[in-house]
Amino acid sequence: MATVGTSTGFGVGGVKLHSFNSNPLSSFLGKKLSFKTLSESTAHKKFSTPRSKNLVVLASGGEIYSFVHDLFVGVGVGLPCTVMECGDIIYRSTLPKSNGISPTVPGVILALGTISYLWATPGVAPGFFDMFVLAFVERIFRPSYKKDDIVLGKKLGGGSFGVVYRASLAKKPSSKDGEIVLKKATEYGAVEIWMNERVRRACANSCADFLYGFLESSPKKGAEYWLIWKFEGESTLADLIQSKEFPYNVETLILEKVQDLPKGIERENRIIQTILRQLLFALDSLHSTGIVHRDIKPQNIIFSEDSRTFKIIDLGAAADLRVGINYIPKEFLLDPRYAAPEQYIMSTQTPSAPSAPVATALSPVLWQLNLPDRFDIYSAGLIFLQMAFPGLRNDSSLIQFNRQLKRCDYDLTAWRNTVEARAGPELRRGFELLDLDGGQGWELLTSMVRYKARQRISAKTALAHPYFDKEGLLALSFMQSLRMQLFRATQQDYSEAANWIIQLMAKSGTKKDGGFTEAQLQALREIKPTKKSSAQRNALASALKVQRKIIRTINESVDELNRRRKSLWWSRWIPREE
Ligand SMILES: Nc1ncnc2c1ncn2[C@@H]1O[C@H](COP(=O)(O)OP(=O)(O)OP(=O)(O)O)[C@@H](O)[C@H]1O
Repeated sequence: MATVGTSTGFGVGGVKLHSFNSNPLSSFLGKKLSFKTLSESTAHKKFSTPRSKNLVVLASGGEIYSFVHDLFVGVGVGLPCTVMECGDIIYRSTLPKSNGISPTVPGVILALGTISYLWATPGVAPGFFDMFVLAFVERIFRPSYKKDDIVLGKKLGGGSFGVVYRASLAKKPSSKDGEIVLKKATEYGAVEIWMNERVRRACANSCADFLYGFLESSPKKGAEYWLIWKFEGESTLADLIQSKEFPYNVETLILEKVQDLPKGIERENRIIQTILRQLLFALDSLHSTGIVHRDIKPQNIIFSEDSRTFKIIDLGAAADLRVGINYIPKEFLLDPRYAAPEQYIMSTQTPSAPSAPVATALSPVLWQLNLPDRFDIYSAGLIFLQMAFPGLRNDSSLIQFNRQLKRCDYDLTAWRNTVEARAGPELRRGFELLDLDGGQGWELLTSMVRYKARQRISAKTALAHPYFDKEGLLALSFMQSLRMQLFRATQQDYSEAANWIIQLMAKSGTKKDGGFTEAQLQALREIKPTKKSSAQRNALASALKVQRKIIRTINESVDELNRRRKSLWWSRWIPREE
């Protein structure tokens, strides 16, 4: 019996599909045709006929299919029968087993790669689930509020983008649950509602408890976004840090009682550790869901009296990198006291996301290219610094510090070298606190406050830093020292490491021993790339200038288009008061 079947196999996402047929169309159009033919006594004859004869009975669509199939087989796209599990269609026992799906090694690797990509920060897959499932389910079940449900209280703050009030719910005026904070915001309120809803679903404990947001229109004031949060507490970190009692005032808040321990830098260090850990924990949760806050400062960190932890507030300047909301760099307002030197969370060469689905699909790549979360880490580093040095807690001294740091090229060690020699007792005490336990605090601080975003530590890695391991023990365990070495090796700037090796070689090397002499090393350091001739350089510079201009024009046009499209975006999601 002649074997007349051909077999084709295509690997699709880790799955190899087999089709077995004498005529490709029969399997393509459906099993009906094949099995009907099989049951006929003429089946064998029919299947034994040459392919050209079979084509006679096919519809014209089949002819085209056959032609395309033959063409592909002819040019070698189809896999040869020899590598496939071919069998005889009459003697079914020789047919491949009906396990049409069999995993292949490259397929499994591809599938794992795809899954990793979809789950990588900021999370494409969780993003889709959040947007299309959780958001809708939440909308059905969560309580909603309207203007008449709210009784306004005293004003808590406000700027050009909105006013914040302490308020209560008309239905529960005297209960703790009824205490709320209301923000009446301008057009930026839409972004803030979006961010707060995202945060509430993804990491509720990191930020103030958001209750509801809606668009309220009145003939007098026009459209205003109303945002409601639970009232978390009276004090922000800015209030607490300004007190002479800091950090002991925070210890009392967290532990709910005054500790009967001698005051000193070790106890203070432990309290500062706790505050920093809570802040980094909140930041890590925000960053893991693809949100960068961009306005981290003590004024935006509130102490929640219920949970006795610090939480983040004011997401008005935040960017959601998962769907590309609000990351147009030129549009946001940063606080120069706490902003990282790069000012923008994304490279200005990155155009704003074309549309939510495309931005979502590209988000892991853009995140890795720009590491936008490190913007918040720099701000958190400055807060750490302020907690350690009382002299840097007011605005003017912080501004002065920023200027000094800029002069030192944002190198904290260089700054330390310039100020330590003539430091007063307060500054010395700060260094002493950070130098405890082998200088872990100082090391963590220097890995948070760095010029290049890429060299800054992430919130997750910072939480694993040995600084947070020590709970009352002075000596480092063997494992902690090991982790610290590993941490140092992975976090360092490798240009610094290269310099260090050169230094080391200079110290140990002599011509006699085969090492480098100081003079040779000096020559090595001074080797500069050869300069191109000036005509060549000018041409290259002009070409680069033109290229930059083209990119800028394209980006600006895309930004402009997106801005318009995005304004429609928001309105679909924000509830309006009837
Ligand atoms: N959930 C909350 N619980 C208690 N107090 C809050 C809460 N949210 C905000 N506040 C208080 O309201 C103040 C202003 O809030 P927020 O920073 O969100 O508004 P803002 O208009 O952006 O202010 P600013 O322009 O000063 O940053 C905060 O400093 C804080 O004291």
